Amino acid sequence: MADLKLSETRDLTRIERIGAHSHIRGLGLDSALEPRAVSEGMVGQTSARKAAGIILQMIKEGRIAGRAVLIAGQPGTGKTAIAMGMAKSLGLETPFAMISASEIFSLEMSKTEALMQSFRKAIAVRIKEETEVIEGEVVEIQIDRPAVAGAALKTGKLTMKTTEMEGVYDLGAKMIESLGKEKVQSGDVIAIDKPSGKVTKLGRSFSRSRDYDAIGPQVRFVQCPGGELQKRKEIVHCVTLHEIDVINSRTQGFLALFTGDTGEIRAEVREQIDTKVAEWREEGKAEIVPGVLFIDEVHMLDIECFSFLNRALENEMAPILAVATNRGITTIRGTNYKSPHGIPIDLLDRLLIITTQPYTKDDIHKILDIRCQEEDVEIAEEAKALLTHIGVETSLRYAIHLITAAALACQKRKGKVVENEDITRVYNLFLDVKRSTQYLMEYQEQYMFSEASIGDGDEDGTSAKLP
Ligand SMILES: Nc1ncnc2c1ncn2[C@@H]1O[C@H](COP(=O)(O)OP(=O)(O)OP(=O)(O)O)[C@@H](O)[C@H]1O
Repeated sequence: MADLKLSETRDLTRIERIGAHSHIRGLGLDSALEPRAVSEGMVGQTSARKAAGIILQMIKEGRIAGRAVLIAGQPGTGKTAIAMGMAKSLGLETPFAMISASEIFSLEMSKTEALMQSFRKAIAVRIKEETEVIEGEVVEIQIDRPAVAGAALKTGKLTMKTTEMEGVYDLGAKMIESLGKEKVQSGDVIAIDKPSGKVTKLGRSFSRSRDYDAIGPQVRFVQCPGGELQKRKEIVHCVTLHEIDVINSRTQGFLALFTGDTGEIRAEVREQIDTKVAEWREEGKAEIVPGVLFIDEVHMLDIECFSFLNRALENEMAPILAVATNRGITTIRGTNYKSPHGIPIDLLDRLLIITTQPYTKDDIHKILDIRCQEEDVEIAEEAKALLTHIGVETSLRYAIHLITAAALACQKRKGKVVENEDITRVYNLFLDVKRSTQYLMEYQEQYMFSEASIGDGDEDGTSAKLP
């Protein structure tokens, strides 16, 4: 473990999803952390957004570890939306890991291992490295052909310049190959990492912009660099502890990050990594960036997981933990005890609680308006009012779901703008929870194993109570 393997895998952890929350671009707060009425896709829910903003500030300052927040509220009141808003407001360098509690119950690894991996996905390490680079515009590449083919290794010369100086470097076979692979030609601005010999093409020099007729649209023009050809540069890698764990724990290394097939990581590997990272911190080579771990539907965790969380929050490298639930007073999984939100009191006591409130008609109207824009659906004012009414009477989620369906109905009748008739059509095609329950009540004898009173054991919390 003398050298930990690191790699730039940032792209893997930040995949933007298009879906229920794609319209959320932040928390919609101003610089004084006051919520704007409608901003960054966020509507209403002002006190919860403001509270989330304060938490965000704590995270950005980066010195607080092991705090936890609970976002509690009725179904569809924007708990996940607020968490997404927090994620979007954090810079790219602060990790945000998001899981739904039920995801940790898998056959491949224990629940606590899955939780541990999620925790470590939410902690990043910024590692600073100084390296020598040669950076400049290529003036000429000259490759000496050996007299007899294959008789000797290729050699050559590379002439590079900055705005102030010019230098000639001898090329060995390896460098010739790297330059060839990158298709480097004179007029390109390149950087060569001296220790590894890695060649990076930065673009084409502006001075050559008129030389070529056949320059494709992808060509990036850059200025010829100034100053010395050879420079010391500070390079910052930002990786999560989980990525370091995976890369160091298996023979297939980082490929496991693509497949998600990471398996269990041995405790010794983690210990060694933690020791190494602590060493780097002492030497000033690395910094810890605690991020956010968001666990949605947290009531799905069981008592073992809750005690794990209690302990994990005490670690000095713990991220900020945000959890959300729509449950009231209910049984803690794995016990016969009831507790608020299905969370044990000792953990609950550590949480700062943010509550979300049901939406007003006006809020629902604005959210539906934003969703129509997001889904690129043109809708008549009257139809939007009808959809808002449906949202108030049923649920915001149901109304949001009807948007695309109504747009398809509109397309089918060759219309351009969604009208009342399209909304009515899809309203009759797709039932909401209330109507579906009514139907069940009417025809329950014809269903199998039907019992008149549905218990409180439903897992998504959306079922309406029967009379
Ligand atoms: N304040 C808001 N501004 C804009 N969109 C919102 C807002 N609140 C909720 N939404 C949108 O409404 C839908 C439902 O909200 P969300 O999924 O966040 O609810 P939830 O409280 O997490 O519900 P559940 O308890 O059922 O998980 C989502 O598409 C979400 O993006």
